[in-house]
Amino acid sequence: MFLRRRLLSTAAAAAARGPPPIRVALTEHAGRGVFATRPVSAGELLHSAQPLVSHPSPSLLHEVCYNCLRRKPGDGRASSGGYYFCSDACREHAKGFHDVEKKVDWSSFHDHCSSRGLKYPYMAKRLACMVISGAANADCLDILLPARLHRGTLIEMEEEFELLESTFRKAGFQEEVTTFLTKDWYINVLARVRINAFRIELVASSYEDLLSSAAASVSCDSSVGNAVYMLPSFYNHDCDPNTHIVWLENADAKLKALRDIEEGEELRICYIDASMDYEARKNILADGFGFECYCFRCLNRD
Ligand SMILES: C[S@@+](CC[C@H](N)C(=O)[O-])C[C@H]1O[C@@H](n2cnc3c(N)ncnc32)[C@H](O)[C@@H]1O
Repeated sequence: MFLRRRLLSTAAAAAARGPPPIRVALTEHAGRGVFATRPVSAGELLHSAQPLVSHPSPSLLHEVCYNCLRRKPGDGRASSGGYYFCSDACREHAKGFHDVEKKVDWSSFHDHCSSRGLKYPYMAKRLACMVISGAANADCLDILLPARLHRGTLIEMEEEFELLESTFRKAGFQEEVTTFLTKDWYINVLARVRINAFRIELVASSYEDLLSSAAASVSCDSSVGNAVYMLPSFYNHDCDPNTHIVWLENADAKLKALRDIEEGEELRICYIDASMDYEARKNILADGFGFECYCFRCLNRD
């Protein structure tokens, strides 16, 4: 009787919550965007999202969970040894791509990336391993908007691709399992990662997290890694946003309303530091994201 009542109240609560109050539709000036399907209150959680692909910051490879980017408990000092998994579930989830990774000698690829301070090729490497293991489709990022790439960037990407491809070849992977791994695939992935990857900074949820964050900020490593998501990638930018994206203890993203929002209003997040002046914001959005912002603040040169 008690169990039945509890099940009924759980179902009622789920029904009351309903599906996330959002829909993706075309905007007037900025391609697709996300819109509220009902009034939303300030502070309300709109929805959560799990990464399509993620990777720890190269300097924190052994300090955060290799799967979900949760910080390893401890004093934040570097450790040696293998990758850290925060739970059996994360170890199990990562098994496919990690088993593929373990068959390959990554030293040249990692040296190439670390000597140039590159972080996004690690995500292409992980996605390639996920595809080989069957955990992802090769075209899973195709729906996202790609960045426009300059000639110089394309040449650098071709170099990275050749290194990635030869790394797999040297490890003896059969061509059948790597047919997707072409120059076009690599460039398409990187073009999407560049514009859609989020830099993940965790909100300290415990005293231990707070200590890790403090240690990280001393070593200038406040980001635990990068991740690309599906729905969050459809949110457009505003220099005075009504929505923000937060990460509590791992790479699962939470989209929250910053103020009361009306039904039909577009939900926008801020891609950059909104405290910068108009010129600085304009330059960063043009150079980093390739667009001229049409938000109210920018239109008024505020
Ligand atoms: C992460 S995507 C957002 C979703 C995108 N509109 C789509 O159709 O997939 C970022 C891109 O959206 C467009 N965009 C986002 N915010 C904008 C804004 N405030 N003004 C103009 N274009 C914007 C730009 O083309 C930018 O490169």
